[in-house]
Amino acid sequence: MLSARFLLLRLPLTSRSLCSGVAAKHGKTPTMADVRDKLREIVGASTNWSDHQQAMAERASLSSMLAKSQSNLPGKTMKDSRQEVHLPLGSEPQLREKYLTFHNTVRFGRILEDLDSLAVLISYSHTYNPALKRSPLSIVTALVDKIDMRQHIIYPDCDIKFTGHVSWVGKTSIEAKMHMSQFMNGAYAPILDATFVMVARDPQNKRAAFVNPLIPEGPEEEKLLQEGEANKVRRVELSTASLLKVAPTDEERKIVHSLFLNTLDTNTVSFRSRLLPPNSVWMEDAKLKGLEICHPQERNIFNRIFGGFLMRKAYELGWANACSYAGRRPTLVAVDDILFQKPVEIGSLLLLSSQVCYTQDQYIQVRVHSEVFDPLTRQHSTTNIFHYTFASDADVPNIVPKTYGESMLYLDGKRHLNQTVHP
Ligand SMILES: CCCCCCCCCC(=O)SCCNC(=O)CCNC(=O)[C@H](O)C(C)(C)COP(=O)(O)OP(=O)(O)OC[C@H]1O[C@@H](n2cnc3c(N)ncnc32)[C@H](O)[C@@H]1OP(=O)(O)O
Repeated sequence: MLSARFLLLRLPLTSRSLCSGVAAKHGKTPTMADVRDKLREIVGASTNWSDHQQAMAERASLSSMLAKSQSNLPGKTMKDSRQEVHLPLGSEPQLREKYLTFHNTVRFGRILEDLDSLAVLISYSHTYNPALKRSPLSIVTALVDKIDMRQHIIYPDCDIKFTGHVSWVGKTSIEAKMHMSQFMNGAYAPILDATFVMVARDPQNKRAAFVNPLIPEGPEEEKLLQEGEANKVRRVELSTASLLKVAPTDEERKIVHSLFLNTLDTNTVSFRSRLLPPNSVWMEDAKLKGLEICHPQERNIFNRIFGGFLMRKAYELGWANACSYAGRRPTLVAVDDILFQKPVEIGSLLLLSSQVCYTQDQYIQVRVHSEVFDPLTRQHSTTNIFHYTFASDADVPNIVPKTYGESMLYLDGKRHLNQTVHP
C-alpha cells in the first residue's frame, strides 16, 4: 500500500496553474479520433464486427493494385507524410477521463496507442496514391525502436500535440519519427520523441509490399535519412548479437560469474547451495503475469489485435511489476525495441509475463513477453517482446539471477538499460 504522505509527494503540481487558458485554438487540426476514422476510411475497415469478413474479401481484391517494384512508385518527400494531431485534454474534460490515472497523471498506455495510430497514418500518407479510392497496403507495426522521455510527468488537463513524418524507407519498411509536446505556461514543451518501424504488406497481410522511395529535401532531411540508414544497420547488428543466438561477451561472462560467486554459500562449498546477498531479490520473485482475452472491440483496421492495445496492456503490467518491486510509484524513462513478431488474432488467449530483469541504482529494467495460447492444441507462440525502463525516486534492491537463462535475461536487460539511460 502506498502511504498518503508518499502519494502527496508524488502528485504532480496542480497543472491547472501551468496550463491555464489552455483552450488552445486548434481550428481544424485533426484529433486522435479523426486519425482513427481516417485510417478506417483509407483501408475500408468494417465498423461492425459482423461485417468484417465482407470487408476483408473486398480488400483481397485490391491485390492487383500493388506495385510490382519500388521503382514503379513515385518518390515522396518528408512533407508528404507530415502530420499534426491534437489531443485536447485541456479543453475536453470528457476525453480526459479516458487518459486519467488515479494519481492525476496521463495513462502512458493510452499515449502508446495514439503513437501507434499516428505512425500508421504517417505511413499511409507517405504511400498515398490519389488514383486509388482505398489503399491496397496493410501497414503494420513491426518495431517500436525507441521512445525517449524528455519530461516524466504528463499533465491530464493540458492539451497535447503530436507531430511526425516518415524519416527513412527501405523497400517495404518505413521509419516514422514522432514528437509529442504539451501546452504549458503559454507554449508547447517537448514530452517525448518516438521512432517506429512500420512494414507494408499485401491487402491480406500475407507478403511484403513495396513502398514509395523517399526524397530528402535539404541538409536536415539528408541527415535524418542517414540516421535512418544507421538505425537499420544498428538493428541488424543488435539482432545478430542477440543472446538468444550468440554467447555473451567476455566482460558479460565475468559479470555472470561474479553474480554466481556472490550467491554461493561459503560454508557448504557446494555449487547447489545458493544464498541471496543482502538488499537483493531473486529474479524468480520479480515476475507479474496477466491474461487478456482478445475481444473484437480491440481489433485494428485489419481485424487483428491493435498493436497499441498490446503495448498498453504490456506497459501497465510492466509498470505494476516495477511499482511492486520498488515499493513506490516509478516513472517511465524509456521504451525501446518493442518487437511485433506475429499478429494476434481476435479470440486469442494472450498470456503476458513481465519480469524485472536488471536493476541499477534507481533504475528498473522490465521485460514483458507475450504469447498466444491455443487451448485446443495446447501450443504457445510468442507474439511480442516489450522493454521498458523505469526510474524510482530512491535506489532499488539488486535483482539476482539464479539460472543460466535468467543470467541471459539479466545481461539483455543491462544492454537495454545502457542503451536507454547511458547511450
Ligand atoms: C480501429 C482503429 C485502430 C487504428 C490503428 C491501426 C493500427 C494498425 C497497426 C497495428 O495495429 S499492426 C498490429 C501489430 N503488429 C503486428 O501484428 C505485426 C506482427 N508481425 C508481423 O506480421 C511480421 O513480423 C512483420 C510483417 C512485421 C515482418 O514479417 P517478416 O519478418 O516476414 O518480414 P520480411 O522478412 O518479409 O521483411 C519485410 C520488411 O520488414 C522489415 N522488418 C521485419 N522485421 C523487422 C524488425 N523487427 N525491425 C525492423 N524492420 C523489420 C524488413 O527489413 C523488411 O523491410 P525492407 O523490405 O524495407 O528491407
